[in-house]
Amino acid sequence: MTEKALPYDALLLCSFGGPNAAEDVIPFLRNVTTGKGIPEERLAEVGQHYHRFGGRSPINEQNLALVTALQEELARREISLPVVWGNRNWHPYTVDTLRDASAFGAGRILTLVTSAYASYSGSRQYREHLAAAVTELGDRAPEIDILRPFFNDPGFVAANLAAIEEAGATLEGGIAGAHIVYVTHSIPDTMQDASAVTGPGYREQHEDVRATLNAALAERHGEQFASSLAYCSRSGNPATPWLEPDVNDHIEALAAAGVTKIVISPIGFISDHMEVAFDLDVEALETAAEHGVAAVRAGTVGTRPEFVGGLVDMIVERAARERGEATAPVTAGELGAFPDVAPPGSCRMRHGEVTGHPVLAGPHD
Ligand SMILES: CC1=C(CCC(=O)O)c2cc3nc(cc4[nH]c(cc5[nH]c(cc1n2)c(C)c5CCC(=O)O)c(CCC(=O)O)c4C)C(CCC(=O)O)=C3C
Ligand SMILES: [Fe+2]
Repeated sequence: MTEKALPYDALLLCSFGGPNAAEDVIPFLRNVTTGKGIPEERLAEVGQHYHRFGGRSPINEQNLALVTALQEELARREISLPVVWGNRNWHPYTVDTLRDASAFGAGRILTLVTSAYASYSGSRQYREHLAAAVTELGDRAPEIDILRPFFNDPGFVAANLAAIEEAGATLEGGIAGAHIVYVTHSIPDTMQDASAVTGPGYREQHEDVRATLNAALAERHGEQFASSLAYCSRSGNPATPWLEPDVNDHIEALAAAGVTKIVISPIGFISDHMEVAFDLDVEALETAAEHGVAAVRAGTVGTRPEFVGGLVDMIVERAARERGEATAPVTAGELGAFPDVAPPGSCRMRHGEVTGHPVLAGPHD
């Protein structure tokens, strides 16, 4: 075993969490939405999405599969670093996982949040959550660092490319002539604006990935692919502006413009959780079928070896930097590596208000 992960004693995979059974659905949704002004009707509707799958989100087993894949890749490279898992909104909660890790002697932990892109929801909210866990644990709290956003990690991009090609190959005539619809989670315009204050914003991060993937597809298939970025899963007050176009409206518009085949690439999500399993596989594919568009949904990066290998590269690189060694982060696209520590003032707004909660890895800004 090598010391390549020092100074870290463990890796925490920190995710959203999801219900495991029908009776978990309402308490889970309460955890997610407390204080967020989401209308009752929207909650009832989202509850139905979960009940359609027996009240069980696939997200927990997908995170466990990622934990296993990371453990296997670390072991293959003979890197000694235990991997543990904790969530923001459902068991196992981060605070409980950190308490255990601390009891087993972990003094310094590197955290991988399961969101590839930086915004309030994907970055600052996790940092607030980790700060609250540290406060709760008091002097038993380990020291916690967070891995930078990985949207432009070459492994993440390569895994998405492979998934698009696999899906495209199943269309009649293959991927040739397909329009690639890249999809991510919609966020309020105010959250988008706040994500762009200290660096490239949420939308711009996705546009960078789209450009990289489209260039790679053109090079590999000798053809320029038409493409676009669309959004799913909007919630909140319908009067509040969120990023558009909605993927369903967009597919309808593409059909009206004469597009007959599409590949839907969910670059905003790392596994086939509820947003993918319902909002894309049920709703968006239904919309495409209604409008006579041949559509296929590309896989998420999941536990693809390119993705998992890229994450382990990032972990090793961060550990080396913390040991004071010189490193040269490798990224795809034009935006470069995001800083290890989120800049003060980044991603402050949720829905037009500054939350003012303490955050980890930065001043209370
Ligand atoms: C950017 C983003 C990601 C991607 C980054 C990341 O992966 O973190 C993401 C992921 C996820 N979102 C998830 C679930 C939910 N998100 C909700 C609500 C919201 N999401 C938002 C944004 C995001 N969400 C926002 C701005 C809201 C409005 C309320 C608020 O300001 O926070 C609601 C409430 C009901 C509703 O309104 O839909 C639910 C149930 C699950 C679990 C799925 C499963 O169980 O399989 C996952 C992975
Ligand atoms: Fe969400």
